[in-house]
Amino acid sequence: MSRTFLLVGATPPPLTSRRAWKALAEHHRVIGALHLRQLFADDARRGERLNAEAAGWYLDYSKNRINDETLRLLLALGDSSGLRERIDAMFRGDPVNTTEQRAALHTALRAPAGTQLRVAGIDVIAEVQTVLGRMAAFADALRGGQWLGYTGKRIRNIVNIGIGGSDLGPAMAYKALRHYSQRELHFRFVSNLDATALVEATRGLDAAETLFIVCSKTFTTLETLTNGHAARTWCVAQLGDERAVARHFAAVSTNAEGVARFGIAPAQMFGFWDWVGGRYSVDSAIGLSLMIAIGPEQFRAMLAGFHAMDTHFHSAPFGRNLPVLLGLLAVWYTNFFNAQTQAVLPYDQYLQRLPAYLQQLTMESNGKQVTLAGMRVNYATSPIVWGEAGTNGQHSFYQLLHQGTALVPCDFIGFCQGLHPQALEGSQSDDPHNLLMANFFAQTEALAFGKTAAQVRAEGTADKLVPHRVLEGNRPSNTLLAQQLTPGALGALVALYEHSVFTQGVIWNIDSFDQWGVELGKALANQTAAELASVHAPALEHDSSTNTLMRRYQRLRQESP
Ligand SMILES: O=P(O)(O)OC[C@H]1O[C@](O)(CO)[C@@H](O)[C@@H]1O
Repeated sequence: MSRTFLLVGATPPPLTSRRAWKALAEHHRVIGALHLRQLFADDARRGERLNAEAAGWYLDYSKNRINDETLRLLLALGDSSGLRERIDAMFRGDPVNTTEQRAALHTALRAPAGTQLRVAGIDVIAEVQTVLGRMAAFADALRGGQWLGYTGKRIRNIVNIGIGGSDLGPAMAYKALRHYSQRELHFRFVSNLDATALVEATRGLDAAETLFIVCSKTFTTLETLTNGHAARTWCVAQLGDERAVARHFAAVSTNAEGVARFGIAPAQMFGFWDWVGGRYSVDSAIGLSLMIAIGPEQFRAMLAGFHAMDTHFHSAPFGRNLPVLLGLLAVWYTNFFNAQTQAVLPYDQYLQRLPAYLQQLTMESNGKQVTLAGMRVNYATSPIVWGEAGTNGQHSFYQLLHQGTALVPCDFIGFCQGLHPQALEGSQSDDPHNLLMANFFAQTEALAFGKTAAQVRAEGTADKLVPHRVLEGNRPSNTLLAQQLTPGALGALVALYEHSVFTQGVIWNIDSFDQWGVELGKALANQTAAELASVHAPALEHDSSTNTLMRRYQRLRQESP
């Protein structure tokens, strides 16, 4: 198949007209009527067969509403979508982000030093390694106390300022790898435009001991520039000298001019490239605050985990390929079961921000309504992703997962070894991790198999309560299990989801690497901000709702509360 053919998206034929799609629709009528109890009863070895392993992660996908035929058809759908060619094109650095004519080369960010990838004549891996080297030197200087603030004090606080991928990536990974962090350094993350975010993040901090890292791919993002300038003002006000900025600010961006205009010297700027999407950037210089926290060695261990999953995705047969399997299953539920959402349930407190991170990764990538060729799709695209760290979710929304009317496919993520194996004094268990994981396994079992009316009755339940206590089961889930939450395991996990999202995007024939949908809101906000700032109330020319709301806002702003 020719390269242009694939990139312009002229082929393959429309998704819903393909043989594999129609066969899946037909097949769904059969499989949709079957219960997981039946599927397990029919195949005693199902749980031993329907699994795959890569980069330290074990995926059990046996508790899905599928059989071997489903898999065969889903794999055929992948083939008919040119999945193999599209994966190769992405790894090669072809402009797979067609609407922006850019490569999506996040895989180059974690390719081992010394490997070669030339894109438009440039050795991209050598460039990546140069930046990693500069980041490591800066991180070491901060960790070792050689980098001093303007007044000669050691830096103790790092405040990361960024939003979207320039915040969620480092914030999620910092929390995930807190166990490996240098404890003498304190990290805070500021993203929201609400002044409260920066005020609270800097409360009690001594500017002389604080470093701000302003992260923005474009260095034009309103939130980040507003917070960055406010931080600059706060810093200069405390230290009494503009020259302090040089010791208390660093920037991560692709926009050297914007960084210079802000007043950050090139020596404190860490670059990356337009072929790194914001939501795919945690392993670029955007991860600088994370590297300062865990150190360059652990950061490189995380990159090695990413790379191990990349290699698997690039080379493993699709039937044993974790990201491909996860992606195809997401398509199965989204398009054939009309499941609109997907829950991500990490049973590890350190992964508390993973659902938020995966929301951006998935929904900003695949929340699209036209194909690569610009035609309106006639099928659903991205699921709505949400979730919570276990067991908190169990005491909140799991009721709906078990007995609600919506079908919510779930990803359960857990570890065989906790990072704190010692029981706290007074704990009822020798190893609290066992209790956590008992819940983890129990939930996937309860979702799949439920509890029949006969079982409920056999417990002596009064007849009128029986329907309330029945759990119909047949609720699908994936289980992802690794030995321990290490930097490598985190890297592999993030890469797994990145590639699963890409797989889904290929099937849906959409551009997973642009985000035009967020632009209109930004443009309107700029216009509205000018109107709100005007002393003389201008004639408002919005719709009648927005006009009324804005007038009310302006009136109440001037009255004392
Ligand atoms: O890093 P930047 O350029 O400030 O952008 C921040 C975020 O804004 C978006 O462009 C839109 O939400 C994201 O894709 C990106 O992660």
